[in-house]
Amino acid sequence: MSDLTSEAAARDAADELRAKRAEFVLDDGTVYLDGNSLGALPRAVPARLADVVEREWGRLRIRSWDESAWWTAPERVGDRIGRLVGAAPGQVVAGDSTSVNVFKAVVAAVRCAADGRDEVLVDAATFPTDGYIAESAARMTGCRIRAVPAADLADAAGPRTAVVLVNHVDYRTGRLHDLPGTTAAVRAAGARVVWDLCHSAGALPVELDAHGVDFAVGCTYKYLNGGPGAPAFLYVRWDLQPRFDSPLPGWNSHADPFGMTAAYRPADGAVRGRVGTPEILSLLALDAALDVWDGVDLAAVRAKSLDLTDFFLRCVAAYAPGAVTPVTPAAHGERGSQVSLRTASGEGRGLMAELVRRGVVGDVRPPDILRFGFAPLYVGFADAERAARVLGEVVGA
Ligand SMILES: Cc1ncc(COP(=O)(O)O)c(C=O)c1O
Ligand SMILES: Nc1c(O)cccc1C(=O)C[C@H](N)C(=O)O
Repeated sequence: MSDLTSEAAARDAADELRAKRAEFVLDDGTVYLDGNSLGALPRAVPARLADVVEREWGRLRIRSWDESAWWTAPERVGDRIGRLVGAAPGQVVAGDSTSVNVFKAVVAAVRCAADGRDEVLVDAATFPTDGYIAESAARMTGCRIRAVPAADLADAAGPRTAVVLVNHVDYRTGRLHDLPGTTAAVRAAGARVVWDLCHSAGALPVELDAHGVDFAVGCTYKYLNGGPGAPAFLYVRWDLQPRFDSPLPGWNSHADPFGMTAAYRPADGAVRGRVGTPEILSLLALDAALDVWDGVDLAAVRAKSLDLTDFFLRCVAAYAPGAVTPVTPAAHGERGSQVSLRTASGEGRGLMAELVRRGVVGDVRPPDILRFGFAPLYVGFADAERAARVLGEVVGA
């Protein structure tokens, strides 16, 4: 056994989250490092989903909106997500996609900005959908849009800025941006901030309330394991809710949806972020998936994530020297829960295809970034060691 193999075994044996892995459906022949794109399936989901389909839908039918509490599921599931992102109950609603929630949040933020604020700032390296939606939202609200590197957004926010849209963790590099500092600076400049938590929710403690974040959005199919196309979420800080003027005021956000009145009157609270009928099957699959988080301390998740990614980086340096360069920061304060490696050859797809063929599943962001996501609830140190060893074999180091 190599030193790294025995170190991995010792670390796995000492891992306090070790038992969580058994709560997921995983094929032990495969190292799954793509949970930053699609989280693994929690074991409890299929039976719960079968019950929702067969009993709640099949037998109770329309009665389930009340008797199975379908109608209030977006807020109930939202509160469960809230615990994982540091939001007190009543501020998070689950539903729609991240793209749609970006739209709601950015337009609503512009609508509650003071007169004369007509600038939308967007993280220059943003995941594309946020940039596309922000550009459209800016056009619709008469704002101009400016792309600024995430690290410079705090300084860039000024008297004309209405809203800043920024990713908490960069999807390509795995860089963690400064949420407390950027939020404080944007708010001090009199603007609002919208954080995209797609790559941080369930990966590290976020603490939205503690840092005074205005709005946040995120998906639930990555580290929250909600399943493909699982509903996203929207956080609107409690004191902004009375001013949250949704650009998509569907009937589910009405104060009296079954009054069916012609005039729109927004509901109070997080419900105001809803639009149309909730996607009950995927919402309740997500609800069941969130059970794996019961009793889990996000600080322990973060500690393991950093240990895992540190260890993986050491293994990569040992097994594949010179073949790849980490683009994920070494500093813990600047790292999410993924490791991105730039290939020396400039080629990514072929390399990743070979890794996948050999049982190591990551993904590629073209042309030359190999991404490896470390979901601390089910990835272990032996996985990290094996992934790096196979990478070394593939690059012929
Ligand atoms: C940072 C970020 N924002 C948004 C999205 C996608 O949004 P949607 O759920 O609308 O597809 C992703 C991933 O797909 C993402 O990584
Ligand atoms: N949402 C995805 C999908 O529907 C298909 C494939 C991948 C995704 C992703 O989530 C990609 C991911 N946001 C990324 O960081 O690149």
